[in-house]
Amino acid sequence: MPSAVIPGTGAAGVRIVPEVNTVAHAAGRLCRILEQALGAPPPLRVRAWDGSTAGPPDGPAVVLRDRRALRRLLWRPDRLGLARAWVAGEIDVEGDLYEALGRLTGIVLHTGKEPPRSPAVRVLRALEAPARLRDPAARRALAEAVLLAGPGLPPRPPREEARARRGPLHATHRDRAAVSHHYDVGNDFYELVLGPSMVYSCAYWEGPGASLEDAQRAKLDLVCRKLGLRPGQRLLDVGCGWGSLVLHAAEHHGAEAVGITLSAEQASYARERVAAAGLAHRVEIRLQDYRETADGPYDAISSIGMAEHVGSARYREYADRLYALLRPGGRLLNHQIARRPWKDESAYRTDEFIDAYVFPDGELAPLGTTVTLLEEAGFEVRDVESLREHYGLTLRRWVENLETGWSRALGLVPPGRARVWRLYMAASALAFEQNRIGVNQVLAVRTGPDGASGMPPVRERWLLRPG
Ligand SMILES: C[S@@+](CC[C@H](N)C(=O)[O-])C[C@H]1O[C@@H](n2cnc3c(N)ncnc32)[C@H](O)[C@@H]1O
Repeated sequence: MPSAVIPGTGAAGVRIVPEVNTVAHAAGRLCRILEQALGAPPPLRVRAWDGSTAGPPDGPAVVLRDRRALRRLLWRPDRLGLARAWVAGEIDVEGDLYEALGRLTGIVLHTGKEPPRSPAVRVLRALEAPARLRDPAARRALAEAVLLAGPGLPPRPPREEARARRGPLHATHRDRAAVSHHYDVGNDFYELVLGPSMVYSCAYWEGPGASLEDAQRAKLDLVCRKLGLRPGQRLLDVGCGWGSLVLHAAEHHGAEAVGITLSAEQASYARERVAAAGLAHRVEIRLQDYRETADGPYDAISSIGMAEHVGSARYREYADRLYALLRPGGRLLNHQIARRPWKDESAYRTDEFIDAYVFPDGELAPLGTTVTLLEEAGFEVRDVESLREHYGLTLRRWVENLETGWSRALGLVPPGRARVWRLYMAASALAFEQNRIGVNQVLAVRTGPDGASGMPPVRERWLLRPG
């Protein structure tokens, strides 16, 4: 008699012995099995490789292209299992990806130990929940699913998954490897997604007709103005990406700028841009970790979309280092994605998909934690501006660029990588729009020994455009 073990969180998993007569008619049944296991129709259309369908007739559809997807999900009934099937191309979405993700929010966008919110989550959880398995219909359905999935282990994870990480979390060499995983994937691919501005952080949308390039230029300028940059001042841009901010600061505000990055591809691209702009005498790009930067004092420091890589264990060191690098009266602009605080912070877990495929070892902190740590380092926090809606708009443009250039993208990176970027950017757009994450510019000052901040007394004055 065939039998299968569904791996569970419990010590032994749950052994299911299916009835033999369900096996003979298994073809074309996956979606009915899914409905039985859910106890309800799925929240969006599902179509399986065996020709079966379930769920509402309209709207986007989740397509299970391959039996291997089922095997992955049965072995790994969580977001990582889903992510692997997605990256491998075994699961796809037809139609509007945002709408599909919205309907699947419970599965695709939630992590941690919150209670299940959607029927779709229930089926995944059911695989591990003995209570659900006491329902005979669900038991039968799951047993059939196990048979349909076929024997053997799930396929190996797609090669885009970050390999096992060596060394202590946020050790310098480990951070280099993590940064390389995300950023050293080809500058051509980033050009396709980000467009000519080559800025990989939230833009600033000042008007309805603005292009992505306009909005990124506006963001770079906003940062320079908040920092109060004047000709001849020294700016350090921590995590400079492809060099867009240091170039803007030198060109439009007369700054002497140093940009540091851990990505070799970014550094060489940024150096080429600097040389092409004729600014090599005023802009220096270094392949350097923030922990290795020791040539202060700087008049101003920007850190835009970089602190998400720092990690809570190292954040004090990061804040202390930036403080030490600034002159008294100098300003810091820390632009960083924030997650919402959890009532029980110990229950918080990083999203498995993001950790495995997108930003290995990346960590989001609540805004309050960031502000407190900056204050503890000695900074006076002067201003916090949320740009949450701006990030939703920015991400949608990046997704649009990728979708429009899809066939070109497939010539630049393997399909799995393009699929990772499409999913993570669309899911992140929704997360910002639905206020599950935010992004903030925190302006802070290292005050002088007498406590002077050097800041104009009213906000409008320090946002004035130069000239
Ligand atoms: C999301 S990108 C942002 C790039 C740029 N600021 C922008 O807005 O386009 C994050 C940057 O942080 C850099 N980074 C991450 N960890 C770093 C570290 N430990 N030291 C220096 N740079 C780091 C990466 O190399 C990358 O350039």
